[in-house]
Amino acid sequence: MARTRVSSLAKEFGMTSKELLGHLKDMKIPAKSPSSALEDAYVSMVRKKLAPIVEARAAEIEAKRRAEEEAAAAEEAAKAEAAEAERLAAEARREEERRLSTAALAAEEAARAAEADRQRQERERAAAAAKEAELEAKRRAVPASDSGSRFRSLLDQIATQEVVLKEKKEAEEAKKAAQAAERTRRKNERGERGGRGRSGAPANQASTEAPARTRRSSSAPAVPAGVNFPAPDKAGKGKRRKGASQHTEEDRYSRMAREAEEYSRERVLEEARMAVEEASRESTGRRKKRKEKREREAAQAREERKIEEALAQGINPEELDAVRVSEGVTVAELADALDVAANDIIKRLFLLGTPLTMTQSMSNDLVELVADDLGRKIRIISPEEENSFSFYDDPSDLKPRPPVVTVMGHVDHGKTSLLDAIRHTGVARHEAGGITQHIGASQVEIGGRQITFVDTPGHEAFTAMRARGAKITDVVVLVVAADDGVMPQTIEAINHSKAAGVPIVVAVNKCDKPDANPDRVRQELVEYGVIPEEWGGQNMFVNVSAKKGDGIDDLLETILLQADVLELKANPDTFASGYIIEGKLDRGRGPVATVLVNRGTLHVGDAIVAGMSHGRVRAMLDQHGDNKAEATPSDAVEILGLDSVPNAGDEFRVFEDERDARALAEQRALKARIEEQNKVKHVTLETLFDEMNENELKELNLVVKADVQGSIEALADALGKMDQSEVRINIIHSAVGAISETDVILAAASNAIIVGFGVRPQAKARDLAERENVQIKTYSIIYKAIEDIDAARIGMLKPTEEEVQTGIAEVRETFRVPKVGLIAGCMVTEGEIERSDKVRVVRDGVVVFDGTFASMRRFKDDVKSVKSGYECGLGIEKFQDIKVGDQLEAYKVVEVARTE
Ligand SMILES: Nc1nc2c(ncn2[C@@H]2O[C@H](COP(=O)(O)OP(=O)(O)OP(=O)(O)O)[C@@H](O)[C@H]2O)c(=O)[nH]1
Repeated sequence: MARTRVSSLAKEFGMTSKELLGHLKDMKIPAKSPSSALEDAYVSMVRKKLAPIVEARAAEIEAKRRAEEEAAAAEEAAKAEAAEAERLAAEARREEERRLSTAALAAEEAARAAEADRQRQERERAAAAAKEAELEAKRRAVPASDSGSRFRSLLDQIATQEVVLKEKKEAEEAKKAAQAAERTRRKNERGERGGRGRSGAPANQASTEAPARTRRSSSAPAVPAGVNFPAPDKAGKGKRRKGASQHTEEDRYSRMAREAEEYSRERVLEEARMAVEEASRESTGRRKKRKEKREREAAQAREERKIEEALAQGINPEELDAVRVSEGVTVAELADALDVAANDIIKRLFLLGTPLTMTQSMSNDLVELVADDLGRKIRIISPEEENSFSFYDDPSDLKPRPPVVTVMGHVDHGKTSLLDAIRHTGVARHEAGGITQHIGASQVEIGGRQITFVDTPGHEAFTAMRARGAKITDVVVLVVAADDGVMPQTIEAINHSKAAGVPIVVAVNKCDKPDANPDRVRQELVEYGVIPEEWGGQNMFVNVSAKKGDGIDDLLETILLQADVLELKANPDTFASGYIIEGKLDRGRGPVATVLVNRGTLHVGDAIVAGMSHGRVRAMLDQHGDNKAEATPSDAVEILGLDSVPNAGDEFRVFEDERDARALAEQRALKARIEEQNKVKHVTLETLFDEMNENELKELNLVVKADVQGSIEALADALGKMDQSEVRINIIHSAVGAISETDVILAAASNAIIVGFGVRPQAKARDLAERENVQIKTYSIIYKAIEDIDAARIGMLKPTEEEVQTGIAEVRETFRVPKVGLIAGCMVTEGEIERSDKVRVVRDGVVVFDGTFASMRRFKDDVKSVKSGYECGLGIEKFQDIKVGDQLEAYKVVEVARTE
């Protein structure tokens, strides 16, 4: 894990960097500024210590956030409500307008329709009248017997028409005549006013003629009144009637329109009112519902995120809620993690028959038992897991990668031969004549696609790597000899593959042998859950002969098929990471490691950390010894440039900055040393009894800092030669450089002394050492340091007990005191005897009793001591046989430091 900056930790805790720095200072953790980086050990210490503060802070922040969220939600709801009301009002307005205009239009339309209707009725009436007149004319002009003849009818029509026209002409002539007569009459009247005789005749003529014509005209059969020649009275009447009815009609429509308008307005307003009421009534409930929905969604999103992260880290999501504890956790630490009283755990342990103290470490089994007993879920984190990285790639960055394959099988079933045959295939195709060298892995190409084979010496190594968190295999090729069938290691290999969740492709080998029986192998494997596809199972089987090279292509293609099913992908465009497959120390080239890249691209020159080793990739070689400039996911390459040899299964990772790589390697090394040291301290169920019976082993822990590595080695060498039978000397940490605060913290935690050669403590380290009572010894010459350490070692040896005589008293007489017993009347002849001293009764040079004083008196008073030359009365505990003349020797037992 990378170091964590103070600023980012402060951010995580929801506090300012300054505040966190204050806490760090209190906890004596060295950090100068927000950009200071903290090692993981400190980070977890800080997390643990600040947990209550952080939790309180988180709760505060959460409450604030919730309040803000609620306020925002309320505001949003109010806004939404206002907007809703506004929308409803606007809608109501629009609706009203629409309805009003619709009503007006409807009224207009209705008026138009009524007018049209009226006109239509008029027309109909006129037409009916015309028709009636026509029929009447026909009745008059044509004999009844002639009716029905079409031709006659036509003639009749024409005749009628002629009659009508003739009468019309006559009427006009009559009218003209009447008008002329009128004009004449008026002229005559004007003349009569001047001469009498001429004025009466024309007036009479006109008055007699006009009614006659009028009568005749009124009795005329075919002229429909009011149509072509409407009678003035009729027309006037009609006009009046029409005007009145029109007036009535207009009133009705406008009333209708007004009513429609009023109705629509009221209805729209009513609807709007109801909508607003409904909205306001529901708004509270809606707000609540919206809030609940938001909370539900947020909780679900949180849960999904958690599961996603867990899966990305390869953790079973079900274990997410489990309390995480490190392997080798102490009773106190477990109690802390589970938030229960340590006594509770101690009690349970006692009942389980394994009494442990607070500071003692617990085995995984015990931790699980206790957690189970408490009804709690627990997840024990291995040191590898603690140290491992978790990466998360965006799915869009993932690109297909070749499969990585491990060959497993029973001894002598042909694993090596098969790998050779496979390698030969690849070499023969692409680098004829090329020499394959052993780098722990090999890559072959078939049909333009690659496969990486990892050579593991057996399934134990495979599982050992897996146990260390190394996920290096995508597909297992299980080699089973066709003549031998399923054997014990075949079954083990199946179990290991299944435990790792890796699919198995079976290579039934040695099919060239006369007694080969590939079908029997298939049948036998069914029993172990490895079922051929052709029999409805999941496993692909290929018959091969590694010796003859038969079926190898088929096997490779089958592996690719299996890989296709797995859809293997990785992100190549990032810093490389992966696992060490093999590490060795090469005489000429130094530490060499074969790495399998499982993410990103590894380049020559990259700053890399592999387990506790670090360095820059100086060179990169493939299995043919050819230089490579880069290695992409699923590539296995040999790298040079590490400062030490890493272990198989170690994780490797590229850093942008070499200093980070070094820091992580050093941190891992330190952690490993502390773990190693803790292993001595930690007790397990198995070693508990032995430890209790063994004599206490003393240890002298040292932190050694020097100006050169040589001094450290010289000291380690000299210490190694010392007698360590009674005091074991542990160098718990050594490094080149000044004595730092970190060194002091480590020494304080491990009860160690700091020894410096040619280096001085930094000012802060000195202050801290003073506060923590950590001794810092600095030297310029090694032998002086060795002398001091030797002296300290001797000082730590168990001290011897020595007797120191304090005084002698002679018994001059004896007397019995009721209820007290025998008392010796004595004279102190030497030294000073004390009440707390031990006493030996010596008679004639022989010790007759050894014990303690029961009483010491001078006269009647109890006293604490009596000096030489004084008399006193002395009683001896559980001894009543004191005789006159006995010598009482008083002495003390004191512990004296050994000088060897
Ligand atoms: N006839 C025949 N013999 C084979 C075949 N494959 C391997 N052998 C022989 O079987 C023996 C064992 O082969 P290895 O490849 O060493 O087997 P292994 O499984 O690697 O053996 P260990 O490494 O000891 O576990 C050798 O003598 C091979 O020559 C094959 O396909 N046909």
